[in-house]
Amino acid sequence: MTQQRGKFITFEGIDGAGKSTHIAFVSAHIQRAGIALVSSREPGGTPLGEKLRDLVLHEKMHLETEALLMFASRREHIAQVIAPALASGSWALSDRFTDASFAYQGGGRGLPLAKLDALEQWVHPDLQPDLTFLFDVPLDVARARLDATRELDKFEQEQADFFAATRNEYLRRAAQFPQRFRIIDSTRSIADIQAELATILDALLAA
Ligand SMILES: Nc1ncnc2c1ncn2[C@@H]1O[C@H](COP(=O)(O)OP(=O)(O)O)[C@@H](O)[C@H]1O
Ligand SMILES: Cc1cn([C@H]2C[C@H](O)[C@@H](COP(=O)(O)OP(=O)(O)O)O2)c(=O)[nH]c1=O
Repeated sequence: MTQQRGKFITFEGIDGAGKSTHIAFVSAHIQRAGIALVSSREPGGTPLGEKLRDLVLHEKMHLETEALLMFASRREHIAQVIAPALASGSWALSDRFTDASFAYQGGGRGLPLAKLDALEQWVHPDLQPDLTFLFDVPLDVARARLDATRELDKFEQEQADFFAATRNEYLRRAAQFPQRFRIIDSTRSIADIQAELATILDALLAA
């Protein structure tokens, strides 16, 4: 019998939308169903990717360099982690993927989307997430949550208009690919959000 391919789930949203809060819940929910999974992040997810992450989150660089490093990290992540996991029947969870490059480098920074389309076609022509959770909140809510928690990286220090454009590009991608995106209204309580996540995951587990 051939091994059934695992499912690929990605987590997206502007900084402070609550993405990190819910990844552990999703991971535990899937594992309770007896399914093996790997969980990793972008930029990062491999030893080389983590080095690229450190550079890209803290150094000033040309916008196209930034986009290329995001996709370089992604290429390695797919090769080392995501593709082998899916091929072995494990599920793969990624804290951000290519939608983040469209949202941040495209929407936020203004890199022409055609360049991102070209990179996406180059780096993963045959791979798309089966499910993408987009944690969505108004900017002021995200900002208030971030300020309460941690030291801000290069992206988190951006101004409101950057995040407005980032959020708009996420919502445009969600409208473009409605079959894989689920927009999660993250202004609600964590418990309410997790009830919705469980319903969505149960449908995928049953599929
Ligand atoms: N639905 C929610 N209601 C209230 N606070 C939340 C909610 N979701 C997340 N938080 C809090 O907001 C902060 C940022 O959340 P986090 O998950 O780290 O965001 P992200 O990973 O999207 O940047 C954390 O302190 C977290 O506990
Ligand atoms: C994957 C990816 C992330 N990013 C940005 C978004 C985030 O601000 C930052 C790191 O993401 P993230 O891991 O969500 O940050 P944190 O752990 O602090 O919550 O990288 C891009 O700009 N483009 C990309 O392609």
